[in-house]
Amino acid sequence: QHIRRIMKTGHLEVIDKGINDPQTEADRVAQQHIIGSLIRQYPKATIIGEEDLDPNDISPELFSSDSSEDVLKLKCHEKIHSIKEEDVVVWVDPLDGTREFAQGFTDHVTVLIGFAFEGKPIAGIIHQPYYKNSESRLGRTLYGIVGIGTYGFTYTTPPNDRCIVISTKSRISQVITDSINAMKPDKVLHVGGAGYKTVLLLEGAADVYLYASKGTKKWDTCACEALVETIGGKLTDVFGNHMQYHKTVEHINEFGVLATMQNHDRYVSRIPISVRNTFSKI
Ligand SMILES: Nc1ncnc2c1ncn2[C@@H]1O[C@H](COP(=O)(O)O)[C@@H](OP(=O)(O)O)[C@H]1O
Ligand SMILES: [Mg+2]
Repeated sequence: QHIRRIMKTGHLEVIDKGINDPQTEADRVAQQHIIGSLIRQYPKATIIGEEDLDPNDISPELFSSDSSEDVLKLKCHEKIHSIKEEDVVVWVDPLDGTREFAQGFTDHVTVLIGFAFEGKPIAGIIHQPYYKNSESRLGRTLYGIVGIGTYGFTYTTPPNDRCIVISTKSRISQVITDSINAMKPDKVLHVGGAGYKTVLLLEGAADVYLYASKGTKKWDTCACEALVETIGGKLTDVFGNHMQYHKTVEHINEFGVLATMQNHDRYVSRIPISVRNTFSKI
């Protein structure tokens, strides 16, 4: 609701955090709303957000203590129940696809909240504030808990012999193009944001999410990995290794992103040596 409200004002107040890495007023307000509200309810959890903001410096109207009846009704198994609040790490991307948002591609915008325990994603939320772009409905929320299920969308297995690759819209380079071509794609889609790429994978509109470059961060991938893995897919780096989500981990994903719903190893093996060699890893 804050993202849509700020977009409507037409004053995005964009700041450059680095090359190709903008931050808008909507990123700032959405993060304060999410983290401020979570910290109040779960003070012992570790909560890490993309934007460098003081969570204590929040105006009271940004707090929310609402909870979802539907989520509270879900039956969790003992392993999840026994997790202590202080052992949970929450990775928050208040507005994924910021560049596309600032350019008016609002379909590409998502809000990502990933929950990790012992370094692994255990639950994830991907919210699309502009889903179907209706004025009356405030988007849609896809969420999942590993070992329990996914909600808010329906996954249908795509044809096994099809290869639609989805990759970055704003950060195309020779290495990105070479790696995509190596997947032998029938079609290539370029969209913004890790969240939106994952949504297209979850809906069966794409088969391989590939970004063969460092640059995404743990808040881009934690929620995405939780949802993908809950329905039997995989989200790893381009070498096929899982990212870690401990509170002390490096924020950056050094070795790119490769996510699929099926045939993951096949796609890992197609990454060419020339692309592998661009990463500082043997
Ligand atoms: N080289 C880079 N520098 C900064 N951020 C990068 C990056 N490569 C990827 N990202 C981040 O990864 C997310 C997905 O990128 P892309 O759309 O290009 O696939 C974006 O998240 P945000 O939009 O939340 O900043 C983007 O910032
Ligand atoms: Mg992001």
